[in-house]
Amino acid sequence: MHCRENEHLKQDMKSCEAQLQKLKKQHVKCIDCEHIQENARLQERLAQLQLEVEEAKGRLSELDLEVQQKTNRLAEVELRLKDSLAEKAEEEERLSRRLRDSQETIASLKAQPQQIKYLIKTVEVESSKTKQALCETQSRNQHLQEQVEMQRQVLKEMEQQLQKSQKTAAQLRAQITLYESELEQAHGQMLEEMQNMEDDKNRAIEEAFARAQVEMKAVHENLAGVRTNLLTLQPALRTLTNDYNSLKRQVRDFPLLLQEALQNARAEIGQAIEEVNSTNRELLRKYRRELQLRKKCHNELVRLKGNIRVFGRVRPITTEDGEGPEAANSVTFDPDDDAILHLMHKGKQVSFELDKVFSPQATQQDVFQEVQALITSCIDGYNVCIFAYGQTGAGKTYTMEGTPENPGINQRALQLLFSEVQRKASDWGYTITVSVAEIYNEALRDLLGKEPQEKLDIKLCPDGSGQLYVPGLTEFQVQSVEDINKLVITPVLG
Ligand SMILES: Nc1ncnc2c1ncn2[C@@H]1O[C@H](COP(=O)(O)OP(=O)(O)OP(=O)(O)O)[C@@H](O)[C@H]1O
Repeated sequence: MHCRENEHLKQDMKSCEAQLQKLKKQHVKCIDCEHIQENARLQERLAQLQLEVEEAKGRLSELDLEVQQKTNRLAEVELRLKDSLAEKAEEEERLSRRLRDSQETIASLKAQPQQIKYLIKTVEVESSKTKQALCETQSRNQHLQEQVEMQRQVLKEMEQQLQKSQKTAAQLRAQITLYESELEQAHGQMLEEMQNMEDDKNRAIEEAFARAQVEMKAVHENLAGVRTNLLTLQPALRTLTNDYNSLKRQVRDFPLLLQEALQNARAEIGQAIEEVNSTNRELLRKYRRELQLRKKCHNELVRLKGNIRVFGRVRPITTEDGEGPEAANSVTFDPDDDAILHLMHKGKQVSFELDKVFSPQATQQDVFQEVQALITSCIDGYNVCIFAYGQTGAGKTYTMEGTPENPGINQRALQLLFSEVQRKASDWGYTITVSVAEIYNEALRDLLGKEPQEKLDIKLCPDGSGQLYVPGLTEFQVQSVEDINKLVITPVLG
């Protein structure tokens, strides 16, 4: 019966699966995956239950086979038992018959005295034999009864096993019924799910249809808008087409226009280059004229100020000069002319005329200002010489070198020289070298040379320029004031 129900359920399930496939195909766009997952889960459960049912069926058929075998064996044993019992009954019957016969014989013989005694004896002898046979028969009977008892025991065990098997079979049947009810429930759930899915599908289709209608409406509206736009765009399109045609013409004519523009540009560039060249020529001409003018100005300056200029500087009185009237300054200045210096000598006033006289109040900068034009002349290519002379303690070193806080002519001249060279560096290249020589007691010595004690000569330049030069005088190329100070101050003054 269960097999038939299972078959029926299988057919139902197959039809459900077919219907499910169909629904899946129809419901491909269905977004709700929960039902599909539930369905898959139920199908999985169904397959599992079917597997369990198949297993239970297998086990049941095995048990049925076992019961059948045991029943057969039981029937065999019962048959054998019956045979034994029949045999035993027959034997008993036979022995009791003989016993009865013997007793009857004994009774009849007891009635016949003499002869009978012998007979009795015989009978007694026979009776003992019979008794022995009876005993044997009884012992055999006992043995058969034991066998029967054993067979009954076996039968009882087999019956117990049969009961156990029947119990297991009943349990399995109950399990099968349970599985079948679960199967039925799963089938019901599946049907319900399918119904839900069908409902969802219909609902989704309706919604999609409604949405499609709305979208269709919107598309229609857009289409109407696009049509209107198209109508308004047509004139613009015509204008664009015209523009495009004119552009096409322009593009076609572009190489010619480009060539023409290039020719014009080349001509303009050539003209500009020509103009720049002529401007350069003009500038060069002006520069040369400027140089000549500068040279003329310098010559004029030299002529006006004199090729050799002499300045006097009167230093202030220091504590080293002592105190009192002896320490007073013996020079006086002319209030109207800064080139006159008066000196009292043996009670008489002697006056000197110099290019300029600096009072004790004159600063280092005041003195340098008077000579700084010579640095520009030096850069322009003139030979320049600034030197100080005077008696010991007159202030030569102070004026020329000064102090680190208040530098003199040398340091200020070098600062100006390098700053001017730096300023002109983009247009001119200058090389500055340093040599230091000492003339003492008619002897010339190279103070930067390796042998400062070696005496050198002064010679005329062989180029006929009339310039003097010292062969072998050491020269150092320098880039800054610091370079010079490192070279000169340390070895010469230090
Ligand atoms: N214009 C000045 N203002 C202030 N102090 C000065 C001035 N001139 C010179 N002196 C000071 O006078 C002193 C002598 O000056 P300095 O050493 O320059 O003389 P000098 O002529 O070089 O002497 P020498 O020939 O012996 O070397 C120094 O102490 C110096 O500082």
